[in-house]
Amino acid sequence: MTAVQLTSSPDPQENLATLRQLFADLPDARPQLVVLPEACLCFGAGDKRQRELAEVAGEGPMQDGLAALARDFGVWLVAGTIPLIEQPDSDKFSAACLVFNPAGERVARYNKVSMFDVDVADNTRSYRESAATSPGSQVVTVETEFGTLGLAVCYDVRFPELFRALRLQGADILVLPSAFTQVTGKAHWQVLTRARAIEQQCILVAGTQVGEHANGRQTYGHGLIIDGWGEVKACVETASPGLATAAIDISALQQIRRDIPVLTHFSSSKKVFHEQ
Ligand SMILES: O=C(O)CNC(=O)[C@H](CS)NC(=O)CCC(=O)C(=O)O
Repeated sequence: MTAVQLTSSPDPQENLATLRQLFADLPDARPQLVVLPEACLCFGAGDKRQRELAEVAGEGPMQDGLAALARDFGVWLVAGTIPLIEQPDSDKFSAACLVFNPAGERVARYNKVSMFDVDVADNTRSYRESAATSPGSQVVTVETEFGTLGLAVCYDVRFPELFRALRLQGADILVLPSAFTQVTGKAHWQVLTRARAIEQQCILVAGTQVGEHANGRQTYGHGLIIDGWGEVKACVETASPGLATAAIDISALQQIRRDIPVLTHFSSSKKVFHEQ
């Protein structure tokens, strides 16, 4: 498994070229899961630019470029997020996380649910994601030959309810394309990602944005892979593009889930909460 860290620019073709260079260092093992960051092909250009670049599902140079990467390198690609529109004249776009199989076929789409309408004490100060993005409302899992993926994006990590829904829907590996702010990341990133892995007894793989972007935004990085026991198995420690890779034994999840049967206990405790 591989988490990819980027300092994405506003130019999709430039970012695709960077990805192609980084992928030369992917581990040889196949199947291989590769998770890109949020806004992987266009970051820091503003909402208007993102809307201009936005593609209708199934066609366009960003989707073609991502499909080609999956196919050329023979990997399962969780393609961070890109802006997708429902119709050519739509006002708002979805922050869509697409999953491509090693043949380059698109097998799933998750639209980011949790909108980052948040004030942060950094140089941006006020993030209003919902101004240009329409939120999704579906819980999306994807079956692969190495386990079931559960899809979530960045700010979603603060909502454990979504992750419980993913686990109940069969997730083994939580994938989390992200672009955490430097300020909130420093304080919360590792605790939140480890907590989601521990409480859902799933592996978690998070691709990340890092460094300073075209609009001066600063992202936290620390792309990482966490096992189902909550241990960080790999993390990009540098504030530059790179890969975090780890070979993780999925079968270890079964033992953890048998030993600490939180889902079984959840079904009985849930009844109590509802009666209150
Ligand atoms: O805007 C773009 O181009 C790409 N999208 C993002 O960067 C998103 C929405 S602004 N960022 C987050 O969700 C940060 C969450 C976060 O930092 C936290 O929960 O603390």
